[in-house]
Amino acid sequence: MSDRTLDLDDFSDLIERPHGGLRRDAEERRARTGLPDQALGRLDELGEWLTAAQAKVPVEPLRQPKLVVFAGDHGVAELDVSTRPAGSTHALVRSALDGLSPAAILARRLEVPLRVVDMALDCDPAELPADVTRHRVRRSSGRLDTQDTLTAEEAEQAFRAGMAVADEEADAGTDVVVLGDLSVGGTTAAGTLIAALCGTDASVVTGRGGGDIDDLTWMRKCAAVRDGLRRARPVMGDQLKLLAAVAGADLTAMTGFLLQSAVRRTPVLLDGVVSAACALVAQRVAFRAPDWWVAGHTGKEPAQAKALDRMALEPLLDQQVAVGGGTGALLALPLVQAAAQLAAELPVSEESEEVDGAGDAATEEGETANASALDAT
Ligand SMILES: Cc1cc2ncn([C@H]3O[C@H](COP(=O)(O)O)[C@@H](O)[C@H]3O)c2cc1C
Ligand SMILES: O=C(O)c1cccnc1
Repeated sequence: MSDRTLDLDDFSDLIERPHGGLRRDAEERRARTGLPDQALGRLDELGEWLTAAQAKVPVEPLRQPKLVVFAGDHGVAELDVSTRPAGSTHALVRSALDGLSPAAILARRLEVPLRVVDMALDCDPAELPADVTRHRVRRSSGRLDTQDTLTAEEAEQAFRAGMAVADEEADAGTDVVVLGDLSVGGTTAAGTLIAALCGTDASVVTGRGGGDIDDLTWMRKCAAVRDGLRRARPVMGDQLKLLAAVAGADLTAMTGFLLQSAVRRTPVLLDGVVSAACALVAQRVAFRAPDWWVAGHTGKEPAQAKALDRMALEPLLDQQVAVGGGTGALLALPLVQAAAQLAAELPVSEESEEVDGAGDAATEEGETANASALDAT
């Protein structure tokens, strides 16, 4: 859709479900490992999901994960709703790229490359590290409580930038994306989107963000969400307008990224409340899109659980991490990789016909040229 005007309705046709027929082949292959049904717990479900996403039986092990982080400042941070000063996200970006942030340390350990995309940082672009992807649409997004965070043109530009990054990652062979945010004030924007789409109040979705904010700060944050909600509700039926009204450039780009990644069949691991909020907007655009995502962890923001619940996504871990940047999702990445590895490499018996109860293959002894997984142990 790149040359035409952006029509979000196109995504419902462009996004397929992961391949249902193949899922059956995957189950059949799984049965022939000889391991009892569900013996691998959620890894069984994840393995089937990855198989369906790749449309390959057996699935390929995940070799090219990428941590993609959208970064931007939020005007709402001027209201003192974060422990960090307004306009200071560039410092988080630097710390991530210097390998010092929690997410960067985990990414290094897991050998996952990091890509940071500047959507609306409040700093001189020349001061940014050279390896930042530059898609800045403005210097800091507007204050969501009193004004649109983006013009219609900026929203479209940000959304398309997110789509372009998704295309680049798919073309480069990235086989799973870990999606994070660096966004001082971003949990206020995320809470506003989630409250609007779930029809709840500010107080229900507002948490303590990327730091343990005090009660007065929490009340200011709640008031900002309440005011943002008044501005969001009238435009809820038009997701691009909704994003322009309250999301800011980084969250708008993340929404475009999620949808285009689903079009390109790239599985994505969601991180905290910010990626969950974007996923929820994306679900409104294309109801099949959440089939392409897995929730990495439960963080501390109450809005995150609401959003994931709406999408029927059950987080893999509950670590109560509240630093964003992809940290929680990276913790879950080894589970997803383990699922792929097991689904790809567990030996199977050659018997392939009529295995109609999972686990029955183990009892069809004798004609196994390859050792089944049970035999091998
Ligand atoms: C060490 C540390 C590193 C971080 N990197 C990102 N955030 C996180 O905090 C911000 C969102 O929270 P709020 O809406 O309250 O401003 C984002 O920059 C997010 O990535 C961090 C937080 C901490 C403590
Ligand atoms: O859940 C998140 O995405 C989150 C939480 C705290 C700080 N930054 C992000």
